Amino acid sequence: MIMVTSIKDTVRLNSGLDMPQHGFGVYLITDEDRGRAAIDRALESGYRAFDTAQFYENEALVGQLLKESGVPRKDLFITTKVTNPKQGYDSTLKSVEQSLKDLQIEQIDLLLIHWPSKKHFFETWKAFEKLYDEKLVRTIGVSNFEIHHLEKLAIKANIKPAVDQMEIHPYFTQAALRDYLKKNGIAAEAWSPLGRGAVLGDETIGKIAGKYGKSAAQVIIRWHLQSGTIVIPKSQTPSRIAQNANVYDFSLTDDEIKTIDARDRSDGRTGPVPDKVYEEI
Ligand SMILES: NC(=O)C1=CN([C@@H]2O[C@H](COP(=O)(O)OP(=O)(O)OC[C@H]3O[C@@H](n4cnc5c(N)ncnc54)[C@H](OP(=O)(O)O)[C@@H]3O)[C@@H](O)[C@H]2O)C=CC1
Ligand SMILES: O=C(O)C(=O)[C@@H](O)[C@H](O)C(=O)CO
Repeated sequence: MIMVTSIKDTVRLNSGLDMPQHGFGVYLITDEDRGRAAIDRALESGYRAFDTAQFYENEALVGQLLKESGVPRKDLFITTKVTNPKQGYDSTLKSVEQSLKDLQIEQIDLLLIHWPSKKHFFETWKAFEKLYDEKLVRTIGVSNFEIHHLEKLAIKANIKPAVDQMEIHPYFTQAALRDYLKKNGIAAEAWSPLGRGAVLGDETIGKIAGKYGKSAAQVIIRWHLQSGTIVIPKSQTPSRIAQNANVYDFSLTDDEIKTIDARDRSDGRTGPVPDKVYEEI
């Protein structure tokens, strides 16, 4: 069983960088007052890793709020993603320059290709390798890459992606992809780790939660952590943010992990299919 003891726990990436295993997702956090309340509560609750994206149109807000928080930059881990309309060699470089300005930082900790591109598949990665060589980003990775995308990337990549961020939760466990990533030394990171709320009413998970006096969200986050997955739950509700961070005073048994694994279902996906989301780009 994987030991997870604190929100400060990290995963060693294939680049040698240590990434917090439990971070905070900021999709849809765009209002300044609610955003400040959410990010302040996340920091108070121990979160130091933040997952944003050009597509979220909140890099400037997140950058500003993190700066105003007074938490030293060296203690934060900031991920952002290049959006598909900005993919391609020159356009990626330009867009990352803007992300750095918006986030008010000198270096991005983890830069991801948001979705696999049909048109600019290799060019975007070449730009990522240049950004890595120039130390403008500390680690490079991908998001929403399935096995066939990773195999294609390996043909021309000089640097292997450190992370693949994709939809994973109890109704969409992605066992085959996670197995492939493990064998290839790429860290798995779960987006929509709570299934965007869809898994929270699950009866089986509810029973496990009852046993520990925890919520379904806390049990699911614990399942991700004990499975070795990097996890970035999102909430704009301060009490839920604190609750989601409070998962280090109980441990699931191996049988409970297996029981949650078995909640996987064929129609469990809550987000877009990687090859269909941007048909033309
Ligand atoms: N790479 C990619 O393509 C993608 C990346 N992501 C990343 O992953 C992050 C998380 O995924 P996301 O899609 O936001 O979904 P999540 O699975 O994290 O679920 C978020 C939803 O669950 C609710 N929620 C959170 N905690 C609790 C709780 N304790 N009890 C009850 N409800 C709760 C939130 O409500 P409320 O906010 O109202 O509290 C919100 O509606 C994103 O913010 C983003 O950073 C997400 C999708 C795709
Ligand atoms: O949040 C993201 O990173 C996403 O890409 C998704 O939310 C996705 O684009 C989507 O579901 C939009 O409705």
